[in-house]
Amino acid sequence: MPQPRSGSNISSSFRWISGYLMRHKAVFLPSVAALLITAVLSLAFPWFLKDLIGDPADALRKGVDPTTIVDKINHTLKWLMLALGVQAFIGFWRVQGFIRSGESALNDLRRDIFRHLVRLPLSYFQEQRAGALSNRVSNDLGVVRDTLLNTVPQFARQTVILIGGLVVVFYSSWKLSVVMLASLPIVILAVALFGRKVRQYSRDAQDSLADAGTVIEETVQGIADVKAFTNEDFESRRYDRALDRFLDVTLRGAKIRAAFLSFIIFVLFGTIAGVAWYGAQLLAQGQIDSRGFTSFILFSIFVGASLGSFPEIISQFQLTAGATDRLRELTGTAAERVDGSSMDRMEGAVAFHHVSFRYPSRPDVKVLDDLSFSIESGQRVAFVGPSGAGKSTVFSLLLGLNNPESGQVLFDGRDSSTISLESLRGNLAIVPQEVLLFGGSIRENIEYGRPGATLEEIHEAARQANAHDFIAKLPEGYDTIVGPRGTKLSGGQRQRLAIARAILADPKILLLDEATSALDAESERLVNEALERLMSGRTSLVIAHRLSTVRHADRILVVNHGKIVESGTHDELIAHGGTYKLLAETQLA
Ligand SMILES: Nc1ncnc2c1ncn2[C@@H]1O[C@H](COP(=O)(O)OP(=O)(O)OP(=O)(O)O)[C@@H](O)[C@H]1O
Repeated sequence: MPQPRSGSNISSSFRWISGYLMRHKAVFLPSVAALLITAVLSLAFPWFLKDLIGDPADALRKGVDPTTIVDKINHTLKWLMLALGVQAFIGFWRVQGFIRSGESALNDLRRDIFRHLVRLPLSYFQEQRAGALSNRVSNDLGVVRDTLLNTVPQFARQTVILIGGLVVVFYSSWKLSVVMLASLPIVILAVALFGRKVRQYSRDAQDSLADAGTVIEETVQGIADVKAFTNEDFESRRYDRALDRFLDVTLRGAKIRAAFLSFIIFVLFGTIAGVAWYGAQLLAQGQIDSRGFTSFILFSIFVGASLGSFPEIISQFQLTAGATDRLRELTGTAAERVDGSSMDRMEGAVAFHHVSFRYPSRPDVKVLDDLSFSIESGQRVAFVGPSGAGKSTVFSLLLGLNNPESGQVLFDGRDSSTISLESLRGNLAIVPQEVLLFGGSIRENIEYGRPGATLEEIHEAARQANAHDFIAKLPEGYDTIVGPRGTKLSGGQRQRLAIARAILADPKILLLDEATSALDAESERLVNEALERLMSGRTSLVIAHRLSTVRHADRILVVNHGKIVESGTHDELIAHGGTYKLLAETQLA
């Protein structure tokens, strides 16, 4: 897990978040004002309480008539109840206002992060563990949310109580105040000493909890494989280990946290006890009256409680600074390029011109090595080659998911880096080996090829893809929910949906990564027929795994170690007796 950068800075983190809050200032600023008012009003409680407790004692000592004292008590209670009522009323609006502006600001933040996330280059995702990124982002957003909705209001309230309380405390008796404040350096020292350790542990605990979350995510994503390999226990143990690590870090942190809290509580209450003892002496000597003494004790308790809450508040602020640092790092990572001119409809000619490429994560391996080929518009070309030869990498360069280290990828003779990614990808469609369907309906899944397509167009695409009949037979037809990742459909059905999606996209150039898994004869016939319709009239590049596909190709390019080693038709290459012949005999079904 990335740690917050050493320069993690609470104030810059809050400036960033306040930028989002200020978008909702019409609600946020009044809520802050209401918060400050309720914080000041919360001091009314000890204020009037001291009158209730202290005044009668002083009055009795001075021999005031009890009915006058009772009248005064009733009067004080009225004011106290009024202050509590106003505080409750404003508090009602304040809480709602804070939640409304805070959650709206958080939604803006979530939206911005997601928008940026989907625009990050593929390489960014390939460098992360599958679940780690989403877990990290949701954890960090959770911390920010906690802070905005709970810690910030608490901080404002406690600050007002601390300052207001101290003023009253000094006003009540400066002598007692000095005694009380003498304990302050000990508290500050303890906060400085323990605070850093506590923060480090809570950050580690958060990170290890996120790791445990990643295990859940990875397991759920690959649940079919987990079951197929009967690895339920293996995954449970993996999760157990992650939880054990979390508990271990948490418990180590808990020791320090517990010591810290006990120490603070002892010092705080010890101080109050000491001050009360000293105050009682001053009272006995007549140096202060009951009212002043009560006032001092009540406000000291408030000040003490408020002081005691600051270590937690500061540690939450530190966590937030770390979380926002990571979120800002993400939003600061360069997104995919948005330059290049648009190209509405390509002719469909594709070429690689001396292209070399390495994956940034494995700079020692040249995956494509001075690769050149050229495909005319409307041609059907099959790529064959051993596993790891670089075939899928060719596709990823065509899609602009990765960029060549040297050489050029050309569309209609134009360097792809001069074409905007949007129009580049708009002219291409891919039918992948593993079809990824979304949890929505069949209709939505086909529409994914061209968002906004009409129902009629979707039906037509499904017909062409030989999918309409099986869809129509489902009880809910096109509204059938396909289940997460399309698990409710057969392999052949999923492929036909992917074909329908590509037909709807109507690309000029088609990239087809043929499925390796065998289908039954009928399903295969339906898929092949659909593919024929899809490929006709388009430039088609096929990573081929079937003999029937290569036989129908205009040309076969044999890729090995990132180079084209042979090129020709099936018959020519068999006659040549080289790599292709070997592959055809061993790998093509
Ligand atoms: N994201 C990546 N990061 C680092 N290396 C990668 C990445 N993707 C692929 N490779 C490596 O690049 C090489 C070519 O992979 P590629 O997927 O293009 O091969 P392929 O010919 O499509 O293989 P297959 O037929 O098995 O799918 C392999 O050695 C692979 O390990």
